[in-house]
Amino acid sequence: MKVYKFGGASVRNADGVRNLRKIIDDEQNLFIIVSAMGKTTNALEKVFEGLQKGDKQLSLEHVESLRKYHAEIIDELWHEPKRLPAVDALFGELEKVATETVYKPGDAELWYDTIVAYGELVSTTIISEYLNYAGVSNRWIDMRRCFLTEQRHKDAGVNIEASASLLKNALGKCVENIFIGQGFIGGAPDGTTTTLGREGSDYSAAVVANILDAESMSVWKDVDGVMNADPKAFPDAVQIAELNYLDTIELAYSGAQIIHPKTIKPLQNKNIPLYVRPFGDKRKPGTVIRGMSAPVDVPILILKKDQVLLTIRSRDFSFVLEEKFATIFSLLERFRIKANLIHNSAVNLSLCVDNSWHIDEAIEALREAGFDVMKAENMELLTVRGYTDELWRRYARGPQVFVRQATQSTVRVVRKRE
Ligand SMILES: Nc1ncnc2c1ncn2[C@@H]1O[C@H](COP(=O)(O)OP(=O)(O)O)[C@@H](O)[C@H]1O
Ligand SMILES: N[C@@H](CC(=O)OP(=O)(O)O)C(=O)O
Repeated sequence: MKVYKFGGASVRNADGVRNLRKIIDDEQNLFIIVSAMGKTTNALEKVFEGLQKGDKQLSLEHVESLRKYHAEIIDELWHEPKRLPAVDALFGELEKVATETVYKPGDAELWYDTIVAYGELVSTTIISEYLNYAGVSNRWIDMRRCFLTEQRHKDAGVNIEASASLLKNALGKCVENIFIGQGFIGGAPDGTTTTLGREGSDYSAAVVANILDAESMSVWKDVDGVMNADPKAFPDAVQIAELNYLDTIELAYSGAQIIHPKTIKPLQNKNIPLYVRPFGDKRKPGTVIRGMSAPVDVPILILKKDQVLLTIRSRDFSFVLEEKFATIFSLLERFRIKANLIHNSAVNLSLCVDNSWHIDEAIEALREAGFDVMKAENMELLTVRGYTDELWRRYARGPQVFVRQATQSTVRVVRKRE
């Protein structure tokens, strides 16, 4: 079995779906994980926002534009006005959840997950039906029933052991050998829908590959492979032919959007190679990621956007040492704030964290626990691995740099967004 993953950018329109069909060609024994089409997840976040604010109009506006966007893709794929009853039913359910739910703020994350999951439910339904229509016999798999996750919403981890029998049982009942499953979603022990963290479909594919002992996993992307920097931010970026798991984890953890950070572990555990391949041209080799690789001989630049810098000081000016660290980090954990860079002096602890819903609540809790907290917004975290003097001069200096950390090979700076 091989696992293929197609992200939202690849299947954002009818041409993308037709290209997916071309990539499959006449291959057999495939498990295909698909994300929501285009920017659907962002639009579904707006649907949720409407529910959260009690603004039905906002929710309905976004449900309607999503219905239209998907209907146009369907019409173009079938070359005629076409209704898919399964897609209509999903939009009906979504509209009902968005407008009839009795919303309580304590359940925010449950309803967030319930709503955003429709992106992947709809995309996989369309693609599965289209592939059957285009001669690729396949089976739609409901990942909410095959991935048992933690009882935690918005960023759930998959219980791989428990999911293995669920997934294998589901596949064992099928005559087809091509399967289409949703990325990004699973089901909690209480039966509710969970999501695995934004951009988590790479992780879904890796868990499937692990469970099925896949010979390889390929993620089809809108770039030629893994580059030494995001080509959108650094136009001189060059492709890297091969990487090892360890370097890739470092890269993903530092914020390289190309691979979700949770993806590598399930693959590394079973020694499954990961290919990052260009969606636009199947003949190009892409990048291979596996246990061993040639050393990377170019500097790597990783930009993590949408960061906030928190500077925490104990109000009585006592040193911020171990026991204070414990208080601070357990509060951050409670509010699910991820620290991407930690820098401390005698009385200050600076943390560069992902911007999130809960930052202000966490700051409030820190203040109640006796700390002064300063918050600097609109920051970004730049990591340069294998820096040169020239790169140091260009990126590690200047008034926009708030924090800088360097080892012999890597420098990380928190800087004000340009
Ligand atoms: N080191 C990198 N190499 C290649 N692409 C990168 C890198 N860092 C960030 N990117 C960005 O990642 C994007 C692909 O990832 P993503 O949009 O999440 O794909 P998908 O939606 O298909 O999962 C590229 O368009 C590119 O802008
Ligand atoms: N649709 C989800 C999950 C995902 O992984 O998407 P993509 O593969 O397009 O990054 C999101 O946008 O977060």
